[in-house]
Amino acid sequence: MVRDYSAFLPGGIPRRREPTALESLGWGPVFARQIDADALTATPPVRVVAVHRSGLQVAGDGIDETIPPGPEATVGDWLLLDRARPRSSQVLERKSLIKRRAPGTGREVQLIAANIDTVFVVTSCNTDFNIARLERYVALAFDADIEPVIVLTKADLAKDPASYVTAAQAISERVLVVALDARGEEPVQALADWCRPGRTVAFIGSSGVGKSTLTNALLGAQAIATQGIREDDAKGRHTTTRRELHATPGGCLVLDTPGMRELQLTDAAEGIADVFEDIKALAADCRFTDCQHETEPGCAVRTAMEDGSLDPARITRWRKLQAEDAFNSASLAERREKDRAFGKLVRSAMKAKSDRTR
Ligand SMILES: Nc1nc2c(ncn2[C@@H]2O[C@H](COP(=O)(O)OP(=O)(O)OP(=O)(O)O)[C@@H](O)[C@H]2O)c(=O)[nH]1
Ligand SMILES: [Zn+2]
Repeated sequence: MVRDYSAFLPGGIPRRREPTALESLGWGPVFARQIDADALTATPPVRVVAVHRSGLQVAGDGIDETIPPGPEATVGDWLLLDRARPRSSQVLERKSLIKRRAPGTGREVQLIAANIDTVFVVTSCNTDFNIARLERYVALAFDADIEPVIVLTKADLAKDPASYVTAAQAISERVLVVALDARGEEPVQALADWCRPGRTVAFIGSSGVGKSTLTNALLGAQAIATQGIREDDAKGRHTTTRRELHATPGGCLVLDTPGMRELQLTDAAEGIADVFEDIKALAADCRFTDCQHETEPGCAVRTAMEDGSLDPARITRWRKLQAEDAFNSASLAERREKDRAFGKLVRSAMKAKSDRTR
């Protein structure tokens, strides 16, 4: 058989066409499928590239403007821009959505970012490394329908970076782990598989693990612009206040949002189940289908713990994560119920009023 290797020779690869303005912003078939040609002209698609207090900064084909807050949208969202009534612009169905429990006691759900393809879960090869936190972030990514990749920074400072990689790899078979020095050129090479043109990536992790360093590494020369927007908070610390998408020289979009630092799970049961699918697989062999893996006879999970094939600490972390999620989600459900009841009350009061005035 004669093989044609010409595509592998210099000049043999057909030049890919340049991406369109929308493709450069991450546009693709998932979104195109949602609209017809008429809608495309009447209400051009725009991506929310930044969220400011004054509104949403949107970009599209020849469009770059700020529209007033109104659409239930977050950074990364695609809108069909209604020029006459920008507040009523339609939000296109998302590929993925990161949400969290809002800080404070209200337990509202806050939209953090939409249409992210890969989330880099960042921690360092030092005391920041915490399996429970990594599991939480991975669960969050799974639940949001985003591919997580664990990035271990400060490998250059660690005596034994490989031990961190091994520990991180044990979280889930479905997650790749990369250890690197976030400074310099290394991230561009090490993360190239995920940072492809038209893809959107984000970094998540605690303060000081190197998220800004990684972002700047990917952005290259444009990094200066992002560094300028650091402000002092009330306590005099430097905090990241930006919340926007930046394009890398290679055409990948990088999201930078302070909301990605600490995330409480809410409504993330499926994501948790995905991370702990090893436990689920074991539980399928328990004698009782509703086994709590505590004192029940014929418990396969306990057997695995006893013979050393399952780390008991992993079970504890799984339970804690489930409890946290259940607590946050239950409150949310109660809240929705209350809202419904209140809406009903208002409607019946209005009806009573209109009946009286008739
Ligand atoms: N030696 C070494 N230093 C690193 C590495 N990654 C980050 N640093 C340093 O760690 C410090 C914190 O890094 P940042 O990138 O600001 O961390 P961050 O995650 O963005 O922090 P916040 O903005 O507070 O969330 C900086 O001084 C970096 O230069 C690394 O891989 N190796
Ligand atoms: Zn059991």
